[in-house]
Amino acid sequence: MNRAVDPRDLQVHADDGIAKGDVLLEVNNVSLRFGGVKAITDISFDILKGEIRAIIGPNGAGKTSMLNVINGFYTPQEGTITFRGVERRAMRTTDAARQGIARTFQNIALFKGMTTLDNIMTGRITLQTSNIFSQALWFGPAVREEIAHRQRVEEIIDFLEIQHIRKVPVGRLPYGLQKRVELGRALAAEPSLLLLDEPMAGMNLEEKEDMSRFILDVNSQFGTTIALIEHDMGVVMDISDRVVVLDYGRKIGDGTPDEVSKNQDVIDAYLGVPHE
Ligand SMILES: Nc1ncnc2c1ncn2[C@@H]1O[C@H](COP(=O)(O)OP(=O)(O)OP(=O)(O)O)[C@@H](O)[C@H]1O
Repeated sequence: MNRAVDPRDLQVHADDGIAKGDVLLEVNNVSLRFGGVKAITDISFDILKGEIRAIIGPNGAGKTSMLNVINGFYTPQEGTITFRGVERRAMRTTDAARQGIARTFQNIALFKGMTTLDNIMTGRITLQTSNIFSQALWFGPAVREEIAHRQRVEEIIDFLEIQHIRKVPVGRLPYGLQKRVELGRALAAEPSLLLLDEPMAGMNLEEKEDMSRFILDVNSQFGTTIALIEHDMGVVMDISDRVVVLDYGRKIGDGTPDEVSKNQDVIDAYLGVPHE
């Protein structure tokens, strides 16, 4: 594995003045409805700087909706999000990205006809400072910026061990590698908070082990705080520091993997015990 990359060089948002272990993001009494459907009801939890925080729960529990509130895609009817000490209710996803929140999706959302390299380059967009005119005219600063972006992307490619597919259109790659490219694109934005929506979905055991290792490496070497939705309980228990459990849009558990696995409400939810 190429470990010549200094992870500190890959982080612009990680050094955000918040100490490891302090609150990076707070979800405060958030409720979200779609017409008559209550996707999220009065949920509060926090994410600490430097931790891996899992969000789990049965199908339809509200996990993806929660990520969509955190990254500004949905505006909750009630409640707020506080990120790096700044409270907000409504925010555009592009602003969330600029502030250091990046995400991957449940269904891979890559440009299938573009190469691995170009897909990961698109993750740099929010960090670009030169405008379209100077880029088109190939002005010096724009050229230098382009070279710097390319260098960062190559470092991420080395880190994720995907040099051999850098020029391959992602549509031709096996599923597990596409997921890794999507992780690379999110990392290219150099986030302080990385949201992963089912990063292991559809993977075989070996691919899951690889992805788990990369998530742990991103967390420990880049200092990136991670919130992930995952259905594979083995993975959740292995890699997360704390777990928040949702069921029917409500929070039913919150704690270390050990604590939530002993929580009777959580056990009932997973066994499908009917609600009163
Ligand atoms: N855009 C939407 N319009 C209407 N209802 C929605 C929308 N998005 C989610 N819902 C509903 O909100 C509830 C929570 O959905 P959500 O996708 O957040 O759950 P989830 O825990 O991520 O589920 P899964 O594990 O199956 O992905 C479900 O009842 C779902 O049908």
